[in-house]
Formats: sequence, C-alpha cells, structure tokens
Amino acid sequence: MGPLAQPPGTTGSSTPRQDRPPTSRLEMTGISVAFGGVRALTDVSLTVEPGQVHGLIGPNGAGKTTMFNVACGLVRPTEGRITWRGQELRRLRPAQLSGLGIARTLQGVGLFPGLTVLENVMVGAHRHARAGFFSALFAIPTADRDEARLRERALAALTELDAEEFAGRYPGSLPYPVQKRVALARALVAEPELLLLDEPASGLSEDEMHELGELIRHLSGRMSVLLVEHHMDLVMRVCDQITVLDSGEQIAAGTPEQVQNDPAVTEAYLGDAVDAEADAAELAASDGGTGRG
Ligand SMILES: Nc1ncnc2c1ncn2[C@@H]1O[C@H](COP(=O)(O)OP(=O)(O)OP(=O)(O)O)[C@@H](O)[C@H]1O
Repeated sequence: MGPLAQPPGTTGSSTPRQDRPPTSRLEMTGISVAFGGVRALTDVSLTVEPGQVHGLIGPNGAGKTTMFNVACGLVRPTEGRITWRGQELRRLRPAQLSGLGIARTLQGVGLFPGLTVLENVMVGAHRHARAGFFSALFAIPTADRDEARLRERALAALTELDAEEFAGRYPGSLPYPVQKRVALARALVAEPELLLLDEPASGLSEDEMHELGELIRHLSGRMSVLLVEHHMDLVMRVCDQITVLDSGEQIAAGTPEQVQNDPAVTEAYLGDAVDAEADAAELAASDGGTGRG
C-alpha cells in the first residue's frame, strides 16, 4: 500500500474517522441536458451504490463532464431526477453539497492561491465548524476550539494524502501532483459519504496514478465514489460499476469486464481513434498540398 493509502486510524490524529460503512445511494434517472441547440445528454441514468466506485467514461465530448456537473449542481438538467439518501434533490446547488455529505474535486485543482495549504484544506472542513468557518478560519477568539478542531482535521486529511509537510506552503509554489493531493485532502476533510472526482489522474505519473488507484479503493470502504476519468487502466482497476457514454447517450453499463467486452464500447472508442487518425491524415495531406509537409 502506497503512502497515499493508509488505513483509517493510522493518520496520527485523534479525530474520529467516519468508520460506518456508507449507506447512501445516488440515483440519477433519465437525465437530459441541452445547451441551446446542443444536446449534451439524452436520457442518461446511473446509480452510485453505497460504498461502490462508479466510473463514468466515454470518448471526447461524450457528456461525462456534463453528467458530473449535474451531480454537483453546476448544471441543471432539462429533464430527469436526482435522488440522494432517498430524497429527490429538486434544485441542487453547489453550495448545498457539503451539507448533504457530498464532496467533489474538479478538473484542475481550484485551490485558493492566497491561503496556505492547511488553510485551503480547512475551508473544506467548514461544515464541521459550529462557530462558522470564517470566524474559525481567522481565529476569532470565540471560535478557538472550533479552529483547533478544524486544524486537526485538516492536518489529518493532509497526512492521509501524504502532504502534511506542505501545510504551511502556498499552492502556487508546489508541483501540480502535490496540488492535486491537496485538493483531494480538501474534499476528504469534510468526511463525505459521496466523493465526486473529475479526472483526478490528469497530470500524474504512472506511480502516482497507481497510488491514486489504491487510495480510491481504500476510500470506498467509507464513502461512495463517482469517477470521471480518461485513464482506462485506472478506471478498470478501481471501479465496481461503469457507465459508458457516447455522443450524450448511454451506450453500455456494467462491471469493468462487461464493459470491456461490449462491442458498442469498442466501436465508440475505435471511432474516436479513427476520427483522430483521419484528422491527422487530412492535416498531413493539406500540408503536402502546400509543399510544407
Ligand atoms: N457550456 C456548454 N455550452 C455548450 N455546449 C456545451 C457546454 N458544455 C458542454 N457542451 C457540449 O456538450 C457535449 C458534451 O460535453 P462534455 O464536456 O460533457 O463531454 P466530455 O465527455 O466531458 O468530454 P471530454 O472528455 O472532452 O472532456 C459536447 O458536445 C460539448 O461541446
């Protein structure tokens, strides 16, 4: 097990972890999204079962990010229902996520450049602060106890991600993979029941990706995960269930093995590769025509 994937309770913190197995289910049913005239999603459904890692894959432009953004409340579906903890979320807003026990990381890292790594992670823990996170963050005296608790939680999350040594640094001074670990620590510190990950492996080395895979598997013991990811080997290794999109439609769903053996999936990815090859050939031909090739 890599340094990113320590078992709970070994983080050196006295802060209790959420050791209960997750019981909440995210159901997204019949989701359609249109941006003006563009139909980004048509009647897509998926269920993230408690404690499972659910992958969402598909070629470029398939609609993965749009579906992810619907789950985050960043995009409102034109049609469809989202049910979480057995209740329909009618007007889900990003600001409500933390209170609902849902955390996310987005493409890129989105850390606050003017806050230290520790402060950035403390921001993610604010739902645990009774005195309000601004007063806690800026150490207003009445919030001393909460601030100490937040700090402890944030340090424990950084330790779990093997990033505690960077606690006092500013994000801009750190390599991109470390920034990604900090962003993940910020999501984990809220101890979510559902973690939404959008391309967490982008920009990581093979070793870092392997450790990320172990961490995601390990996290599924205490939360559910929805994973949007391009790196197929990672997806196949860590996911319990996978939904495959192509051109905004669901073309397959099932276990990694089922999805890998589904001809519709092969065709969709092959089509993408053929398109890329055709584009390259066209470019080469046009270069040849002008004598620049
Ligand atoms: N804000 C938007 N306005 C208009 N069209 C959009 C918008 N966001 C996405 N789209 C379109 O919706 C479709 C699905 O895009 P989306 O980004 O969800 O796909 P994706 O599977 O995440 O792609 P990639 O793997 O390239 O990130 C694409 O045709 C895209 O151009």
